Amino acid sequence: MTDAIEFADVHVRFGEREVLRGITASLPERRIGVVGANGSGKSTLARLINGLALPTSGSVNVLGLDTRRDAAKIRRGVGFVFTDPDAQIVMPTVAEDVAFSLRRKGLPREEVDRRVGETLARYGLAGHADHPAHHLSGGQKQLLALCSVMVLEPRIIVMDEPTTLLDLRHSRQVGALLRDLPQQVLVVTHDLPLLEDFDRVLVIDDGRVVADGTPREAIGHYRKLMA
Ligand SMILES: Nc1ncnc2c1ncn2[C@@H]1O[C@H](COP(=O)(O)OP(=O)(O)OP(=O)(O)O)[C@@H](O)[C@H]1O
Repeated sequence: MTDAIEFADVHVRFGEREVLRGITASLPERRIGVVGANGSGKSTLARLINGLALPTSGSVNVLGLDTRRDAAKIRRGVGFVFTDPDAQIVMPTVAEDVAFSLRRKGLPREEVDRRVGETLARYGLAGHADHPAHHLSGGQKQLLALCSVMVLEPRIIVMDEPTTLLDLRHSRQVGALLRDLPQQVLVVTHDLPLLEDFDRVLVIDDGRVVADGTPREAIGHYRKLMA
């Protein structure tokens, strides 16, 4: 089994509109960033990785499996952090929300409590464990969404704009956490400093990869594109 994410001539159409137009890329690096203009197809690209979106033609392989055939299996290995944290909150309190998916796995209560406690502490939410999740600030909800995915220790983590609601301190904190994570992470973002020390950055424009390289090269290209 390989941890590489493989796109092979992927096209995605929504009705008449072709949103991705022939994406081919093999992505074995540990930290991969995706940047591009609004509406260029970045979220669609991210959603392809765990089968939330399927290619109209071409194929996407993740963890050695085809997303068209094995989306359920792939989703167990790929954590997805959505842009809108409210969409991810499923339980009344912060700790219960983070515990939810661990409980569903049938883990013993002590292990659930330990892993939830550690994760909340790592993301600065330990003091909010018993607070109503919907009463958190926008940024705290974003951190909660991260906790709920991270606690499952997925093999691959896909994040769609994980720092949009975060203040400078918290977005730096997320950057530092990404640096230390052992898993492969793909992040779609408009937060260019977050990608500074990533291994590889792709620039998407109008459904195509128009630059692909080091953060310096790719972000330089993106800045010119946006000038
Ligand atoms: N399920 C869908 N049905 C129809 N159109 C869609 C669907 N999902 C995305 N689109 C369209 O595809 C295009 C690309 O959307 P996508 O969300 O992938 O862009 P993006 O690069 O992530 O944009 P942003 O930076 O604004 O989040 C947009 O025009 C969007 O309206």
